[in-house]
Amino acid sequence: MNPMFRAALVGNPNAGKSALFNKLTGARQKIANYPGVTVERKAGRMTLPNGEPVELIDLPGAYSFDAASPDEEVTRAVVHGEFAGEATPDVIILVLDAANLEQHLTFAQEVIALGRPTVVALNMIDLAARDGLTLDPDALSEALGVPVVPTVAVRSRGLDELGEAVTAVRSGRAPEEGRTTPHLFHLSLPERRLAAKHMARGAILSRSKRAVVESSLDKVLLNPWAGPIILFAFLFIVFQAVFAWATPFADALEAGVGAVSAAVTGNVPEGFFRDFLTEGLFAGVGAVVVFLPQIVILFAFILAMEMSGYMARAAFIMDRMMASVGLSGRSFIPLLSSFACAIPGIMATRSIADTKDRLTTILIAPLMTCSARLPVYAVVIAAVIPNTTVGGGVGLQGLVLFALYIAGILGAMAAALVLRRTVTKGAASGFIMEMPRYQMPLLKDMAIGLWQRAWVFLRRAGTIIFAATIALWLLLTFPKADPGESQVDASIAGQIGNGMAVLVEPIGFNRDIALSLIPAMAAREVAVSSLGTIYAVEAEDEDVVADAVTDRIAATWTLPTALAFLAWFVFAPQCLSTIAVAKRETNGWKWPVFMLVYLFGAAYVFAGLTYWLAVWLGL
Ligand SMILES: Nc1nc2c(ncn2[C@@H]2O[C@H](COP(=O)(O)OP(=O)(O)OP(=O)(O)O)[C@@H](O)[C@H]2O)c(=O)[nH]1
Ligand SMILES: [Mg+2]
Repeated sequence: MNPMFRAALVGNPNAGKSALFNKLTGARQKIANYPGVTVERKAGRMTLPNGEPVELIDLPGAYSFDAASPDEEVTRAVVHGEFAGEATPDVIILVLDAANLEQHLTFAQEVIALGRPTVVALNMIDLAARDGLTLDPDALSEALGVPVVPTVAVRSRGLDELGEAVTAVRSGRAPEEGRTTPHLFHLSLPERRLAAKHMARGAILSRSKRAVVESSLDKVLLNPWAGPIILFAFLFIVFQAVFAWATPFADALEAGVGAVSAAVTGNVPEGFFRDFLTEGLFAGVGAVVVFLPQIVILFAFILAMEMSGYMARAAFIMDRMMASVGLSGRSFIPLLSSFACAIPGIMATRSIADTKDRLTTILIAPLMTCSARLPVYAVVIAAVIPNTTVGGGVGLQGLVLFALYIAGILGAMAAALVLRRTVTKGAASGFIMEMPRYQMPLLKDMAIGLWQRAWVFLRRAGTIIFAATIALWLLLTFPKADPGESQVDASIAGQIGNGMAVLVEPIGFNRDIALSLIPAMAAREVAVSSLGTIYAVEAEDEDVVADAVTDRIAATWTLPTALAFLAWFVFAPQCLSTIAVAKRETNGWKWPVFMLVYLFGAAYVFAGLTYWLAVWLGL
């Protein structure tokens, strides 16, 4: 048997390469309706219709082989066989967006000019049809000199035909084999653009009246006045929903955790193991897990934005505001992704060509409110902000949450402004990004996406959050307190906490907060699980339930302290994985260390300011 041969998916951004990759290999690569989603090379295995296995490689989208950004460079290197430890792919699957042919044909010519076995997947023909285009794949095949297979990646249409075409070019049975397309070689970019125009015209059989919905939608959503208002209103609704819709589910989960904890208390004999379960597992990790509904709702909105095509519009709307702080709309998508998590956000900066733009974006990405902060914010808000409505039906808790997100954004803007004038000095680069077409999010994709995010959250709870919480619990459990003495004060952790407290007293933090901040370096949610565990260890009675954290915060923290704690988490870079990714993406320790220092500095200053302002206001 031959060694497994390799095929690579190449094409412009947002052509549907990853969607094809997922369908062909069964993988679950991220796909979303904006350019620049894939930033790394990913390999998977597909089986051709004749049963032969193929290693399929998904690549970042590119506009040309003159790589401008780090993600395009990956594509260039893989295709040219310069990627470390990899030979050139045997077959290139060139993915084109049928509804954007002219644009995609420019890079297509560059790919075909490599003269390698190539098959074109004429993807998104469903969208072309929606736009009123009827295409002629044969004419396109004739013009390009390679086989052209119409596909609809998201509906698995044309995949077998694509596989057969791959087999054919591979084994040299394709009619095009041996035929060169000399007219495609040695063209300059303007010549390629012109040729693309002609080819696109030749491939379009008929063009009925183009759907007008899209352009009229854009007239409203991209309007300089209405656009930002709609975006802002949309985000406002998101954060109201995170609180309002999640409540019944969160309450049910909380009750569930409480019931299980109570059952354990009743059935497991008193001792070390029972304490581990009730204080560490249920009161600690359980306190984080109950925020699953909030996380799922937040992600539902983010996914809908990504799938519908509104994400790229939001970037466009924000471009002007970003420019005023020295960034471009290009940074917006990495920053918006950071609302989920700064790690993919920082990775997404690979699509930014300008190195200083990119570095600035990496440095401010942790200021976007990632989903790990949600449990921290939610627990404190639930404890100290009354669950009432203001101004005729606006939930106060949701409003405070929204304000915290805005604080993060403003913090990031301010940081960008300062950085762009100091350490990452330079002019803002221009912003060009094509608008993807609007698409109705597919329910099934939505469900899969949500399940993946929920699973990531639960896995975190079961691994890093669990480990950090249990480590703290052990330090809180030993040495045992004498009768009448507080267990927390007597423990190793308590002694460390009391030492730390001196540092954070000026900004209004108590010992319990000081204690929770150390394990929370592993992940922000650990602040919540740690507080849960600290209060459970401290509690006299045995039946500790998950909502004890909220009650204890409400009972023992002053409002200024709670507000200072929230302010701290707007800035604090408490996530080792983010630091590690920043190190990888900037190739060294310099910038991650800088990031740690400036963010901790800002956290301390702003928590302090918040505390003293609140005290002064008499809150
Ligand atoms: N209607 C329709 N949508 C598609 C088709 N193929 C992909 N999509 C959608 O188009 C968007 C882009 O798909 P991706 O697979 O992420 O595109 P990509 O080429 O990998 O993009 P980059 O990673 O940014 O280079 C997603 O929202 C997909 O759901 C198709 O054939 N028809
Ligand atoms: Mg992709």
